[in-house]
Amino acid sequence: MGKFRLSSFFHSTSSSPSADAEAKKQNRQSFSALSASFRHKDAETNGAAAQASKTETSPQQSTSRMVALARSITAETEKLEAYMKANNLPMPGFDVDAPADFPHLPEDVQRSRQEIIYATKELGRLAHGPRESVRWGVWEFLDVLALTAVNHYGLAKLVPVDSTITLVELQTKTTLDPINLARLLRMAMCNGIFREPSPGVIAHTAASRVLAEDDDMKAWVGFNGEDIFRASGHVLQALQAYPEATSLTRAGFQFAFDTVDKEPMFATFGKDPERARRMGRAMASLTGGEGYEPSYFVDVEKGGYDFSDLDAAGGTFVDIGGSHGFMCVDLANRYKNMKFVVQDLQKTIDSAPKPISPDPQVAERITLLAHDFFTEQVTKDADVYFFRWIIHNYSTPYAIRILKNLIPALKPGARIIINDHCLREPGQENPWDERVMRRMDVVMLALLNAQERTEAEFRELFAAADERFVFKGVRRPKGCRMSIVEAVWQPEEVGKADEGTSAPTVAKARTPAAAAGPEATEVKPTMETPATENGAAAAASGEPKADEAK
Ligand SMILES: C[S@@+](CC[C@H](N)C(=O)[O-])C[C@H]1O[C@@H](n2cnc3c(N)ncnc32)[C@H](O)[C@@H]1O
Repeated sequence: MGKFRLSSFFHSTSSSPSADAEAKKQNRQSFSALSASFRHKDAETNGAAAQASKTETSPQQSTSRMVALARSITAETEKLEAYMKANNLPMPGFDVDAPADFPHLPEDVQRSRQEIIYATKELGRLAHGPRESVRWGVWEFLDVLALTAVNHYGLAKLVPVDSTITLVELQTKTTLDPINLARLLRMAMCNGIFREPSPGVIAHTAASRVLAEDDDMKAWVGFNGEDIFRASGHVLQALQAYPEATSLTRAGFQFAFDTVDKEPMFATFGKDPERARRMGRAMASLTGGEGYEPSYFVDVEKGGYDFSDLDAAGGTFVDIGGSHGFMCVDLANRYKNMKFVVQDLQKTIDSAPKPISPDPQVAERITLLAHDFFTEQVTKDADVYFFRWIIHNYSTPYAIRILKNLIPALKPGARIIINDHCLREPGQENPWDERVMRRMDVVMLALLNAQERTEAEFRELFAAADERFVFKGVRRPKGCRMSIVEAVWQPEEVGKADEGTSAPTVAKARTPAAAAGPEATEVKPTMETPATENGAAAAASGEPKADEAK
């Protein structure tokens, strides 16, 4: 996909006043044109969507943009509905017995669905107008508050699924007083959560029913509404106090929960099993969902990583922070000769299922090993060192430390594979995925002072850890939000240009220390990153007690 050049979009080369005025007009078009730029690329087979995106969008013609969007919405909705009818599928709805999920849709129908979602959003913004969009956009936290309260008080389980309950009766089952119960419920109803078929009578919708029946979703709402929401509310305070935003003990989370300079989030959760469990379930709900399935890495047919060469050679794959080893089990089911080591903190290793697989041929090739990735790597001479959902949990100084800890174990040619989000330039992602990934990036800031990374930032990360890591690039299986980032340990290659690229790209340095190079990014045992018993700068890891954190 070609790079979108912001500079040509936003900067005028003319100095004449009329040209400047024209340039300003052009700049005002940028946002709709940005989203259109995605649709041009990815919606080529999507006739109506492409039609909408081709529509000229000068401010004077905003009516035609609105109409184009409306037409696109109609056309894509008709496509979606035709598919549902042709396959005897129930129509989408929020009635209590409507299905909570869409079935797996073919690619073109799924694209229609996405187009409806972001075209309706854009049309809504146009209809609100800029000022009112800003005014009411900032009130969206109140939607989160209402949903969080509904979830916290377990209201969904108190309302019968197949009948109704009066507010008066519902109130007797909660500690909320009548006024607060009614106002929070009615706020949630504005978003399709519960309904009030007649005054004072409450009934489920399909959305509130999800909260009654899906405990992982309950955990997702709880973790987001009670941990991330609170942490986010303190991000500005954290940034004002510590603008470099790299420490695990100085994020919004610590300001929210009064643990600044005391402990990382993982340690806080480690002391509170209920909260840790909630986070674990919330993450299971997210990462088991659409676009995150492990099969995107394992199945070569879906664009996953092909380990046939390693399998033929009986190579070794180390999953660092591999939790209970589910990735290794899936890989071992596919590759019958490779060996696997799952490394995690002691507590996680102890709680892994035993045997790890019912198939002895699989189980005997997987070793579970307690290892803290903030200490020197103990599994020497493996072929692959794999990090999934690990590096994005850490700001650059810590991530560099994790990579450096591999070095004593590495043989020439060893591959380091990171499986994380990889951010693209703004406007290159479909708007749905862009929103999810940008939000995740900010969640990482709020909880851990960590970040999602761009390709250039991954490249810089490896370069800062050691110049003998040769960056191989980033690949993303179609339909998956996670990318496969790879570097190879090539001590003999020092001084040569890295493979597949003309010159190292200079990334926007989010951390001055990272840009300054490995020495500057050394994690020293300090109050922020206290030393552990064995002398490693390991407490930066989020502490061994944090092992359930995802
Ligand atoms: C976000 S989860 C990722 C788990 C798994 N890789 C996956 O893809 O779902 C982070 C994992 O890192 C582990 N972890 C946290 N700190 C660690 C450390 N210092 N050393 C080793 N593992 C650690 C946690 O126990 C957890 O299993």
